[in-house]
Formats: sequence, C-alpha cells, structure tokens
Amino acid sequence: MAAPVNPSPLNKAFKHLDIDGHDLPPSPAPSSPGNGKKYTLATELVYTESNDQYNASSVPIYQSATFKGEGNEYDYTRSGNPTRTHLERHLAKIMGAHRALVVSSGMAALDVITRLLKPGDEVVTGDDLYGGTNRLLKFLTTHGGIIVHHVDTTNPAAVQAVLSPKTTMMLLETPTNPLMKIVDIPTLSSAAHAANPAALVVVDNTMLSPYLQNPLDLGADIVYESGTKYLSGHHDVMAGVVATNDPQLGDRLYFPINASGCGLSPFDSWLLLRGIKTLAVRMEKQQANAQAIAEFLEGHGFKVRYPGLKSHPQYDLHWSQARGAGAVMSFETGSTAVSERIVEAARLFAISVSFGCVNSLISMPCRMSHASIDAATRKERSLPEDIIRLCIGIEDVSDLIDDLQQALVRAGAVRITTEGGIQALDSRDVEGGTAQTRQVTDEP
Ligand SMILES: Cc1ncc(COP(=O)(O)O)c(C=O)c1O
Ligand SMILES: N[C@@H](CCSC[C@H](N)C(=O)O)C(=O)O
Repeated sequence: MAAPVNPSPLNKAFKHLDIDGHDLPPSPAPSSPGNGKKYTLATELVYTESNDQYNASSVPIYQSATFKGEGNEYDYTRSGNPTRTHLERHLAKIMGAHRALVVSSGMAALDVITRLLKPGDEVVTGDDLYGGTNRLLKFLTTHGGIIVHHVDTTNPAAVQAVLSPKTTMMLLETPTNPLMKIVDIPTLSSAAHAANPAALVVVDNTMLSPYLQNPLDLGADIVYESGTKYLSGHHDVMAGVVATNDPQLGDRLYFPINASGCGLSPFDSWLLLRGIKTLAVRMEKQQANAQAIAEFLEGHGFKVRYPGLKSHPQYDLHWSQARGAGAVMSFETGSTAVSERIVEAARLFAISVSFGCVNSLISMPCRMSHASIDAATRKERSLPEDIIRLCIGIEDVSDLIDDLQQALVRAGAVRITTEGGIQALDSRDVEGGTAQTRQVTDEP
C-alpha cells in the first residue's frame, strides 16, 4: 500500500478531511463505500478500504521505524505509522468518535488519559474497579499529588457528595469488574459537568466493547478500553484504545503517546484490526452462551451477577444504555475453599486472568486480577473473597454447562436432588463439609 504522494490541488486542499469529516492524515483511509448509506455496526466492523498500490485486501504491515524524506506524513513510527493510522481510523468509525488512538495496552491507555491531570486535581471513581486501574490511581495519589475519591458509583447521591469544582476527572467502569455493577453514564456525566464544566468524564468500556455500548453517545468525553479483550478476541495481543469527539482533546491525548512512545506497534495494529472484523460474531455467540450459563447457575441457586438476568438490581438501567449484556459474570459460593475447588475442577474453562477471548475462562479475582488491591481494601469495598468470575467463550454451550456442572459437583458446591438435578448448597453446609455430597462428587 502506498502512502501516495498525490500532487492534485484538490487532494492538497482537503488534506486533513476524510469522507467522514475526520481531521486526520488522509492516507490510508479505511471507510465505508461512499454511497451515502449508513451500514450497521456488524458491517462497518468488517469493511475497510485502503488505497494500497497493489489492492491488498489485508492492510499491509508497515514494519518500519523510519520513513525517508522530509516534511512527509510519516517520519518515525513512534509519531505515526500507516498500519496504526489505518486501525485508528477504523476504530474512530466504529466507536462513533472523531479520533481514536491505539496504544500498547489498556493500562497504557489509562496512563495516557491520566497525563491530562496535574497535582492537586481530584478524580472521582468507583469502589469496584479493575485491580490494575486501582493500582495506577493509587500510584498517582502517592507520586503525582492527585486526590482520588472512591465511591459507590451506582449511588448518584454518594457521587454527588464528593463532586466539587475541583473535580477534574470522573472515571467510570460499567459493568464494573468483577462485581458487574451498572453505572448510570448519562446521569453521572451530567453531575460531573455541572460540578465543573471542564471536568472530563472517562469511561472504561472494556467489558462491553463498542459493539454493545458507546459511552461517547451517553455523555462521556473520553472512552477507553483494553484491546487485549473483546476487540482482539484471541488473547494474542496486548492493546489499548482511547477515543474522543473533541479534536483538541484528541491532540492532547496524542501528545504523551508521541512523547513517550506507547503507540501500538505495526504488527500488533494489524492483529487488532484483524480481530475487530470478527467482533460482532464473537460477541453474539459469547453473550448467548453467557446468558445460558448465567441462567443455569441462577436456576441452581447461586447468586449470579450478570446484567442479562432480570434479577440484576440494575437490569433496566443497563439496558437503557447498552445493547447487550456481554459475556462476563461472577458468582459466589459462600466459601473460599469451595470456590477454589470449583476453579481447580473446571477442565474446559481455563484458569486465567483476562476476558473477551474465544475460550472460556474461570478465575478468582481476589487471588488473580484484583490481587493488587490489598485484602483490607477489598473488604472495605465489599469484594467477596469467594467470588468466581466466568468469562464465556464461543465453545458449544452444552459442553460448557457440563464442565461447570462436573466442577460444581466435584467441588462439593451442590447436592444431588432426589430428581437427579443439582442444587447449590447453603454456605453453612459447605463449610461444615456435607460428607454425603462429597462422596457422590468424585467423578462427573
Ligand atoms: C476493565 C479493564 N480495564 C482495563 C484493563 C487493562 O487492560 P490491559 O490488560 O490491556 O492493560 C483491564 C484488564 O487488564 C480491565 O479488566
Ligand atoms: N498480573 C496482572 C493481572 C492482569 S488481570 C487482567 C484483566 N484485566 C482481568 O481483569 O482479568 C496485573 O498485575 O495487572
């Protein structure tokens, strides 16, 4: 694919505008066929157009650190690379954003965003957050002079109580990781902007991806997500995405990427672009499987946290701002030891951190993804030590349910009913170790 040097005066005049009005370098330009029709997201995800000199169907990987010449669109890959630009423009299109930027991980994306803060700035955020997010915010409080308020963001009154003209950023996750709490993006965005019109509302959209939720349409100023998860979908690349509709904010976010060099590499940009094309089919299958599994667990007496279940306390709120429930859920057993046994007994579900992969995963957040939050803080924030997180993949759902069922039985988390079904044991029975149950559980 050539980054064509087109001497046409028309091209020069419109150098910074693509057909969607994005004020970005013009080449290479993935877009929809320019026939005026608005396509659905599933179609837009797949369609990219490039003006490659050989009409390559797959965007070439510009594995080059430097570009010859002076005053050209690209000079150095830290500053910009055609493969990365192609991905960024594709993401801007599917995220409904003016500008998207891709970096080396989800945490790098948050790092870029927090570079907007200055010592003394106040950040309002949730009490249930991904462990790495909590870790970076804590570091900024001890090393960057930032003041962070952790509150229950499902409670607008609690949020209101810490908002002030000093609030410069509100950082939200919804659904939260791992408690799957739903946060009202429009209400909280309005509250933050009312407290300080210059406050930036930032939403971590990793749990749902742009296929299921668009925080920029709901009042957020910046959306970011870990591309390591659903966007790429195969756990073969680390990536992060930051997007905004404000051109000046876009420039301010680009600055630390160029200054520090955390922009996504050409090969990883190519991998992420490939993953994005199958996002719709993966997500549809993953969330259909997740719904069936959540119903299976709930139907057998477990307390399941999943926004696809009517029993979710914020079911209506979730569906007022999202188009699907995603494929992550968590549930409790009443006993850390039982939870450990379930996780260890699963065979198809891999014991692994992360989510969004085509394979199903099982984990204990307090030991794994959220281990960086100390035990006292976890307790203070009501993060149950026995919580199990399931991240559902695209396998056959009956195989997944069979695997879970045998894990529950082997772990002694359920008893066999007289009808031959299974029923979650009361945590007191579990702690007491109902020998009868254990005996029938050894093999599936
Ligand atoms: C909700 C959420 N946000 C951000 C991240 C950070 O992403 P990454 O691992 O790509 O740095 C993760 C997981 O790591 C996450 O679960
Ligand atoms: N050791 C890692 C753990 C990564 S957790 C990844 C993911 N966000 C999840 O929720 O599972 C770390 O310390 O960050």
